[in-house]
Amino acid sequence: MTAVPRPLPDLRRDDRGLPWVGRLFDYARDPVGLFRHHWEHYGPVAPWYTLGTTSVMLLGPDACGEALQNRDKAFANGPAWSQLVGPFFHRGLMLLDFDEHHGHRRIMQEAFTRPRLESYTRRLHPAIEEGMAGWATDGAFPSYWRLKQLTLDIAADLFMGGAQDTSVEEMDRVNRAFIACVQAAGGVVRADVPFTRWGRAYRGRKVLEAFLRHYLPAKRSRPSDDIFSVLCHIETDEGDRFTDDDVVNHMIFLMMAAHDTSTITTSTILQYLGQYPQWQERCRAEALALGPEPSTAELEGLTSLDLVMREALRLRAPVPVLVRHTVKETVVQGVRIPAGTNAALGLQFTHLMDEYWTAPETFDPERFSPERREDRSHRFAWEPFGGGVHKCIGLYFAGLEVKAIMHRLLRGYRWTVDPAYVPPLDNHSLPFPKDGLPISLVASAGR
Ligand code: HEM
Repeated sequence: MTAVPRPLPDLRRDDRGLPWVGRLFDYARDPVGLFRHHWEHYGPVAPWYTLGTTSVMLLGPDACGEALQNRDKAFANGPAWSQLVGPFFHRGLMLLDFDEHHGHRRIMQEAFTRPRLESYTRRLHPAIEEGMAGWATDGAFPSYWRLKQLTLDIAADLFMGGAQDTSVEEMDRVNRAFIACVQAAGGVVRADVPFTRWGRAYRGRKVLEAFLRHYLPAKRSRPSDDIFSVLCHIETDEGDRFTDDDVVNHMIFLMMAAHDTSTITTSTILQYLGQYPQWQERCRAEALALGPEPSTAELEGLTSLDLVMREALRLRAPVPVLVRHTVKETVVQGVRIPAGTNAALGLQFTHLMDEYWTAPETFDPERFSPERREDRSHRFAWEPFGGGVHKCIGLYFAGLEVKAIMHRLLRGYRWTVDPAYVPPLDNHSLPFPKDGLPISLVASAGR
């Protein structure tokens, strides 16, 4: 006999928050605290009120896992993410659904095969070396902002293949346009209004489209090993390829997906290695054992750095919440969710649950070691890259980029961070340290 699904619990008056915005400001202040409160009061499928509607929070690995697996195809990405990130990432892979998503994902998979990853790795090293060349090491080093610039520089080379016709000033304008699109998610005014985050993002999207369309004919005519050119030329065994519009839409989304996430991960690693010098030394010893431009396989073999990266992704998931929208009624953990409901999947909350992790707030990379494997406490206990059909297509690339940056930093520099330092996070869109995550960075002797 199957149990009759329960209705969504009623939202208590105290939990409604402010008119229309609901508890959005509480989320911005302390997302995990808000999610924990709802978990304790309502369980894994909790109501919450925000931006004028009652949505659900899916909390814990069982509820998140059900939505990610999406067996009855009730959860859609496009209508959920486009409400949050706005129209600026129009028709990016993450915003497509069902058969259309499947078709595009099969083509894009060709851009992330092993031989492609190896050729991206070869391009990564000189781009990183050039990006770090001007790093001054006197005084407090705002690591987050420097890494953000570095990952933008890397993207200009690896994604664009350089932009030969574009002046430095114009490239600056493109970078600003791109950042405006990324920051739109946190906008309260959700329309094309001047001087608002959304207003800037509308103009930003136009700048990016014009920029990419300018280079498209050249990319189509001459294959090269940057991602822009790769997207122009890949096809499936059945001969399916991307149209010009697809290439532009996917490029804008890919650069966004690759940029802030890798920056957040690398800066989190810098913070913890600065606070835990024994781990910094352990990672440095492995980096020094390799040459200056390690291969894909050698980067993958940096085992201590790999443990640290996993722990950084657990403690500060660059995408702390995923969103979905139900296109039909469904049941999660025995609770009925009506069609037309927005859902927030609390990945970061799961990463900090006592039920699945020992001392979850503590930096302890060994929890991922073969002897402990705490991430196996539940299939969906550790999901910084999501799961199911939308699982991050760039996760191996991300690992290589982060490790290649860290490899060079560990060989060339030493740094410290006050053990008591806690970064003040801005949680309006992806979580970033508002103070730029200052570290004391010094160049190693003889680098
Ligand atoms: C540490 C870095 C990264 C993290 C934490 C991360 C996280 C995620 C997550 C959680 C999703 C799932 C979204 C959902 O289910 O709604 C996702 C999707 C995606 N990511 Fe990443 N990402 C990272 C780096 C990258 C990089 C470097 C690229 C590209 C080079 C990339 C490209 C994508 C794409 C295209 C999707 C959409 C996949 C689909 O819908 O089929 N990501 N990412």
